[in-house]
Amino acid sequence: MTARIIDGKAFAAGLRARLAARVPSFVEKTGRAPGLAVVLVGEDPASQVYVRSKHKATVEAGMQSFEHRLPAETSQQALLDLVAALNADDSVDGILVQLPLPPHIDDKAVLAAIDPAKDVDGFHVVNAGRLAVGEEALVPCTPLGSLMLLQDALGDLSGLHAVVIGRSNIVGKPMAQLLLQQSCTVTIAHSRTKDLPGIVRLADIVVAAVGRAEMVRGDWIKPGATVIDVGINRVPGAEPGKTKLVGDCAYDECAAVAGAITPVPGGVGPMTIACLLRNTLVAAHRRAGLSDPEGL
Ligand SMILES: NC(=O)C1=CN([C@@H]2O[C@H](COP(=O)(O)OP(=O)(O)OC[C@H]3O[C@@H](n4cnc5c(N)ncnc54)[C@H](OP(=O)(O)O)[C@@H]3O)[C@@H](O)[C@H]2O)C=CC1
Ligand SMILES: Nc1nc(=O)c2c([nH]1)NC[C@@H]1CN(c3ccc(C(=O)N[C@@H](CCC(=O)O)C(=O)O)cc3)C=[N+]21
Ligand SMILES: [Mg+2]
Repeated sequence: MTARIIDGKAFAAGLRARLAARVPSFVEKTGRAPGLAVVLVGEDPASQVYVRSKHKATVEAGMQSFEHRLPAETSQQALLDLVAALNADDSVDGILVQLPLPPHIDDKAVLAAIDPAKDVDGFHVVNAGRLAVGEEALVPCTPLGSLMLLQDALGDLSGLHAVVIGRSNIVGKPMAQLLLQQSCTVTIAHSRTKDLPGIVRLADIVVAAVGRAEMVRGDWIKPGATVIDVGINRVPGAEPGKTKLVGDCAYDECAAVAGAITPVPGGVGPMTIACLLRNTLVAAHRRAGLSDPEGL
């Protein structure tokens, strides 16, 4: 079998177009465009690339983009002051503080300072708690985008066994919550899991969110399973001095066994950015007292 390639880049482009189509009616009703503030502390090159693509996608969707670039030596208090100002700014519907933050800053304190209504990353404990108990929440973008791809590929997920590899608060845990909400049987694997290959072989759906290049091998995959590869790992390329991106799954091996698989790049990554804009539009509607935009 050769897996169908799940084209996250194309799906994300479609979602961004649907979002852009909703912006004019929001502007008409409120007199302003939805606004997203992105805060970057320091000069990490990978973070700079992400922040630039978020800015471009935000503007292309007809939304307002506010970029705040602060030096690496910014104090935690100065960052908290900026978050407080963004919380108070009515033209800002979404606030994203790019992670990782420099080591002298406590991410938890910063995430806790963001108004949950503007927490478009869905990282605030209030949103994590709402997701866990099934209340209306802002849902983390990478798991949300991964779920959209799964539903597009498989339709109803109910009864399927999903194995999520990784238990971080930003990917693995919320991914497991979303799959549970869809009535999957969910197994969460992590670095202490015994016989990971044997567990993964049980899965109808595998979500790999580990951060280890090509860890998941083809012979771990049940024939026909759907593989969502969240991993983004930069490794040495074919030519010296060059690098390339690979996922957490050994793509060629897994694609030979799976029913469907996301590539890296071009899979989950573009969905993360599209879902950030989706959450910004949703947050803007809720803050303006409008009902949620439908069909997104
Ligand atoms: N495509 C996208 O948009 C995004 C991609 N990513 C990528 O997804 C990956 C995961 O990110 P994130 O969740 O933040 O990473 P973390 O490092 O926070 O979490 C990694 C998880 O993997 C587990 N793990 C580590 N080693 C093993 C192992 N050998 N076997 C089984 N489990 C293991 C860890 O277990 P334990 O808890 O026991 O330590 C942990 O739960 C990274 O490659 C990251 O770059 C992240 C965000 C967005
Ligand atoms: N507060 C916060 N929120 C985040 O959502 C967040 C973050 N911090 N810190 C870093 C991670 C990582 N992340 C990605 C977003 C897009 C791609 C993406 O578009 N990837 C492209 C490739 C891009 C490239 O070539 O480098 C793809 O997979 O096709 C990847 C990774 C968001 N993150
Ligand atoms: Mg830190």
